[in-house]
Amino acid sequence: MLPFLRESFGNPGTPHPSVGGVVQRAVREAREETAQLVNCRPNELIWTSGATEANNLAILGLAEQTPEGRRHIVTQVTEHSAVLEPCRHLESKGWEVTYLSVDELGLIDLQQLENAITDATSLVSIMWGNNEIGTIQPVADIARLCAARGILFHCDAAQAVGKIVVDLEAVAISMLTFSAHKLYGPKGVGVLFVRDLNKQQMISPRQFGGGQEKSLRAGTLNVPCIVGLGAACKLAAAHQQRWHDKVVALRNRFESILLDRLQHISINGDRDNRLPHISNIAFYETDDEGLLTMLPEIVASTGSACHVSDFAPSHVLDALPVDPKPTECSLRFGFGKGNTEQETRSAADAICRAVEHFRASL
Ligand SMILES: Cc1ncc(COP(=O)(O)O)c(C=O)c1O
Repeated sequence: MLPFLRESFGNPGTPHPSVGGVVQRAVREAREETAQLVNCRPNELIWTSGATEANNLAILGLAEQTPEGRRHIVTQVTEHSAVLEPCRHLESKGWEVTYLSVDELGLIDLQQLENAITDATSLVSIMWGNNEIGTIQPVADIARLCAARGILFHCDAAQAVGKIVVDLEAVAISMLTFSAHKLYGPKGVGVLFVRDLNKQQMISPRQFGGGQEKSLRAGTLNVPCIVGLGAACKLAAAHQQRWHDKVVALRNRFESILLDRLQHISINGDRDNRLPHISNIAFYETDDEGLLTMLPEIVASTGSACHVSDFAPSHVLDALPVDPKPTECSLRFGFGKGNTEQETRSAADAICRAVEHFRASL
């Protein structure tokens, strides 16, 4: 990224070969690296400022050109707010939105999805893996079902890309979104994949101007961040499996220490079918906010880290049909390639002591 912050200030839109050329090449290369990670064509990608913008462009951009009789979307209750909020916005404009419920593991029911689809349905939007509990949805089955019914399928893969295999050749997703900062890239850049972008007009733009990104997302490109996203994708493509295995081993070690030492705890989400980096644990007979304040050395969270108010009760945990509800007593831990075994053990130890202390004080 540094050369594009320090020396190469050219605008990729400029026709001047020595000013624009180097920048154009860098953006082209980043597009190829990004496309390679998810196995799509470079010209199917639109740069955005992140997954929020990409989700909004996918959902609202599609809505803009959907005819009157097809104003129905199917999504799920545990989506990120970057999908739920555009859907709610459309509801306020007269659209109908079906929010599928999830089971105790956080999974949607395919039969329920099939039943929810009507002649008016234009879009199904279901995320790849949940950002709070990590549950991975059966995206290949959802894609097949949508294709068979002639309905577009949008998938928020912000938490999945770079962590597990996301292969757009293998899975017939119509639109997919992700963000650089979830795969060790810079914040403030992301991407929207639109299948066969050159052949069909699936979406309308949300912002208008200089015609960048095939006129679907006008504005001068954020070149340093785009270059950073490309580099992050290239590294992820090369090291994903190794990072995955390391992170899973650390997370499993962490969870086994907690499960061995503490009573009345449970792992939220689908333990066997989870994103590698997420561990969301209910510590019954404690309080999530209280525990967090007892653990200042640990960067954990009670809900979605992307929310402005971090202490908002989690709509994801609240949606799980389990008794007792884990909503007020759960913490979400994230693991990354830079974490160590030592950190994992000392974090688990500090958490055990905090939980025991909390319970003893009741
Ligand atoms: C599943 C999911 N979707 C969307 C977003 C929003 O992404 P961004 O911060 O790039 O706008 C996030 C952020 O954490 C996320 O986890």
